[in-house]
Amino acid sequence: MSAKNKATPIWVAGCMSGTSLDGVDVALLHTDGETIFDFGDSYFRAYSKSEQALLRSQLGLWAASEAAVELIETAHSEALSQVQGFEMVGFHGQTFAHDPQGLGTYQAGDGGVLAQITGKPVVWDFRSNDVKMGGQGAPLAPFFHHACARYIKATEPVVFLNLGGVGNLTWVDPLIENPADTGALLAFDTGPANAPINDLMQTRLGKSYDENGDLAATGQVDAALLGQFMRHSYFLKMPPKSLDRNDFHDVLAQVAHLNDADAAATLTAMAAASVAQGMEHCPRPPARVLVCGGGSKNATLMAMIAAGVDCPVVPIETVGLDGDMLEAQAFAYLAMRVTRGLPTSCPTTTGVAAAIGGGRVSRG
Ligand SMILES: Nc1ncnc2c1ncn2[C@@H]1O[C@H](COP(=O)(O)OP(=O)(O)OP(=O)(O)O)[C@@H](O)[C@H]1O
Ligand SMILES: CC(=O)N[C@H]1[C@@H]2OC[C@@H](O2)[C@@H](O)[C@@H]1O[C@H](C)C(=O)O
Repeated sequence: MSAKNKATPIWVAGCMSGTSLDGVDVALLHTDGETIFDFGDSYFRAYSKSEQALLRSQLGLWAASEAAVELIETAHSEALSQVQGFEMVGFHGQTFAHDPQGLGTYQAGDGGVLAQITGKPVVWDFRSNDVKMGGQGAPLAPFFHHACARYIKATEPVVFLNLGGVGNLTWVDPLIENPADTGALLAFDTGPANAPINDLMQTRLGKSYDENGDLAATGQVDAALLGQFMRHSYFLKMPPKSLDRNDFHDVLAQVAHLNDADAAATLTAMAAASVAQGMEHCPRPPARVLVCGGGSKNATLMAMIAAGVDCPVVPIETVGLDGDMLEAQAFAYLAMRVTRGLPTSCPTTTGVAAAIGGGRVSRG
């Protein structure tokens, strides 16, 4: 990247409330928007069961209720109050609906309100400009993944695999200095990851998720259903491509006749098979797959993914990064890029015609 437009690194607090609806992650990052200089404190503010139910009731809506928006803003300000020493905030908000080729993309929560509460500049609304310019608006973490690959001094292509509610994969060539340059990145959503498993656990057992994949480990995968799932048109699309949390919601109906363990095993196998299929798009084989997001703690899912991929699949902690906070850190990094007018997406990450930035800045 050009040396002529250098900036002084600052501490930025990135906030993410992801599609699994488990809570708000806040993480501090010391960055100039190009290089990661240091990682700082982080905090997780969980949503209570009733808060989760409120958020769940808003999925698919293009205008969330006042109560839901207030919950998102309050939860974020509570989370931010637990970390100190930041000069700016990157606020993703809560995605309730995502239809980039149709109605657009909707992240609830007003950055202006958070700016008032924190007294700091808040960068927010990261996705809508990309969608407006013809992109998918997601995934946006890939530019940060590129910075992470350089931070860990990777010398060979590497894949970052996020297993959140939805799965997303970024292939990075760390030897290309500028993430927006041709050949540096390829990124896309792989398919459903934890969302259907969580929904199954919630509706059948009143639990938030399948701890460690223990239930799935005791079940049998329904091979016919898995085969049917992999014939979904999403898997025929070439990347970049992105998903709404509930795009694959019908898989729950498909496993309705299976017992709990077989249903969990089959949904877990679907998540793993989507990753294996996604890996076929890698421009060159990566040296390894670094897994982040809560799904990295699901041993059954991790084993199924490893069985379907030709290179080592390891938790991102193996290289010293924090898989629980990577997305929050990503929005700290992207916030800094926004304030510097640097791009946050490019044709190979969101399908936008040319590398562009986005985001809005609200001042406290
Ligand atoms: N110990 C565990 N065992 C199994 N699964 C787990 C465990 N811990 C977390 N998870 C899963 O990971 C999910 C949280 O993942 P994460 O925080 O990465 O998602 P997110 O950021 O909300 O989603 P997205 O990346 O799609 O926005 C939980 O809802 C659960 O499904
Ligand atoms: C529209 C939206 O919020 N998408 C999320 C979701 O969660 C995972 C996957 O789907 C990814 O595309 C994205 O989040 C990450 C942080 C991203 O933009 O990189």
